[in-house]
Amino acid sequence: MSDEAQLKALRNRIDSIDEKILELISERALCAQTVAQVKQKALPEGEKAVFYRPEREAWVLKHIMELNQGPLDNEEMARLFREIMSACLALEEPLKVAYLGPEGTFTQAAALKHFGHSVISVPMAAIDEIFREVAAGAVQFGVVPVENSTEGAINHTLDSFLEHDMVICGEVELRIHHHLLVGENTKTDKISRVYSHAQSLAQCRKWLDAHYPNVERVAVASNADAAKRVKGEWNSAAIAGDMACELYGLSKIAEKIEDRPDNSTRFLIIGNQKVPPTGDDKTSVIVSMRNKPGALHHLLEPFHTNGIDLTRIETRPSRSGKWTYVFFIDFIGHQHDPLIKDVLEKINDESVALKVLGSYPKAVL
Ligand SMILES: O=C(O)C(=O)C[C@]1(C(=O)O)C=C[C@@H](O)C=C1
Repeated sequence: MSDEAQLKALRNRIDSIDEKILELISERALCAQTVAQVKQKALPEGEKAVFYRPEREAWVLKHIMELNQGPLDNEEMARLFREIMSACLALEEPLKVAYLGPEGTFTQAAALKHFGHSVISVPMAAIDEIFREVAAGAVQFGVVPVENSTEGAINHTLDSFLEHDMVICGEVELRIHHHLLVGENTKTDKISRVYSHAQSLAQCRKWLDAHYPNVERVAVASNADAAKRVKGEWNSAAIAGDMACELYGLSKIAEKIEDRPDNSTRFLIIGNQKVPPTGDDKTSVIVSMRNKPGALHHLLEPFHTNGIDLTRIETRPSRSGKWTYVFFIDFIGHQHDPLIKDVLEKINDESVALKVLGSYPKAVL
């Protein structure tokens, strides 16, 4: 067979596979629509069903990854199914998700990675506004950054948890790659100013010291905001990611300039919905302790004696008294697991206050 004939035969095969995929995706979407009807039917008149089910989504994605035999890798395959589920959920109920804007931020990328592209993503100007928007019911969920592997905790987010009653329903981790971006009119040999979010400037500190030691570093509200600013200026550059670069039509003069190649940010999904156990969960709590010797030791002891994995502990001023602190603790397990229930009871006895922020599936993607 000639190369041309072989190509034609292969394309015919791809066409018929696509037709089958189309049929199967449509069948799946119809199923999801029926699931929505069943969920609604089970409830009394006037009560609204919960369509988004993070525990089920985590299971579906993991199941696909277990079954996958290649040649596409697990992450790639799960991403495709992530989008199919996102579209199916949008048929049941279009979700509105608030994120730290403007468009093109890493938080938007995290929202789309977690929920897929069929959600309506709504940009907010500040972290606190995301909490307020969710609390007011204007959106069902919010996405907020909580920690970066290079720079540590995002204190605005932690402090917002002290002020709002919010449930954590999920987490998402994003590899953060920063680029040095310029606009069409930028004179690249005359750059005298670099805009970015303070966290991103910090994540690229060594690179900037080595390549642009005398350039002014200007912290702005977000990386996307930085990208927007350089468009109209001839002597400035921005540090931002791929989404902002594309959205604002900039070009990269240096790629992946973050000081640590494994630079990642963890984001939390906040809402009002408690998530049932999946068998592979995390729980986040806030604990405030009496200011006495050994307080932290007493707090951590039940985790140690029960062999529970702590994944993070962060301290913040409590805001209710000078030199008093609260601890943000993340650990493996679900608040409904009998062992975790026991531990939480012990901690409750030892502490001034214990607030469970939520149990949620560990990030799959
Ligand atoms: O299983 C459900 O409850 C569904 O609504 C179906 C489905 C899916 O497409 O697989 C869609 C949305 C939910 O968040 C979880 C799963």
